[in-house]
Amino acid sequence: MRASLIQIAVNPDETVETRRARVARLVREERGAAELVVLPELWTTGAFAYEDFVAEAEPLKGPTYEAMSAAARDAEVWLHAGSVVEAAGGALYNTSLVFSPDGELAASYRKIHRFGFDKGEAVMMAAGTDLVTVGLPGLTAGLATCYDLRFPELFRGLVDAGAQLLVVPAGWPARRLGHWTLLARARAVENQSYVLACGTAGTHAGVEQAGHSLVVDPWGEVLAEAGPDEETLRVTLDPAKVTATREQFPALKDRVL
Ligand SMILES: O=C(O)CCC(=O)C(=O)O
Repeated sequence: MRASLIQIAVNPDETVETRRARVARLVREERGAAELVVLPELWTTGAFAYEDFVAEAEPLKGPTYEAMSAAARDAEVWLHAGSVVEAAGGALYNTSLVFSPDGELAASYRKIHRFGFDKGEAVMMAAGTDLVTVGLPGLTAGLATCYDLRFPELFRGLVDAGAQLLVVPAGWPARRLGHWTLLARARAVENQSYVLACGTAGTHAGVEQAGHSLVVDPWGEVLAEAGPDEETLRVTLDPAKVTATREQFPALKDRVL
């Protein structure tokens, strides 16, 4: 399966509407080049633009849903459209959306671990409760978002639910870049799964973003890594590599707890 990760630059000099249209064009450009396209966390507002969360919140089927559904259909790709600030039942959620190539919503995932300790997302957003997997061509994907990367038990749950590919949209800060690459590789190695970790570039709300989106194979090798700026990574994922890794080095079978 060919996959493209589009590392979007999120800067305050671009409006959300302009960025939404620009990202939809970037997705359409992957037509014929990929079966799966992945976008980062909260690329509309920026993951740290807390002051914009209420104003930019959308119902699940809001403007980002509509634009990304149409882009997936036009590009004929599975689209992990990153996440949006979802308004539902009087609460906000950091919700990821996955579309099938006919533009239908195949899965949505509300981020379980909210970032910010006693401020920002951690206090403004409600936590998701459900682990989510989705069947893609040849591989089952498990969904996680940004700060979730620090919680290995979530990923074990996804593997138990059948995941072979872990998709992690993020808005990870540059000052913790070392943790980002280390944790992405660790999640791949310990779960013998592909990891597609797609972050943002640019600087918003005064927080420089790490960029450095990366794709890690089930043996922990980095297949592709972006630089700090906006960039599209293109890789080919082989489902047989997951099976072979798990058969030849069956550590997952030795779990005791
Ligand atoms: O865990 C981190 O260092 C960054 C997490 C984060 O930025 C987020 O979840 O939005």
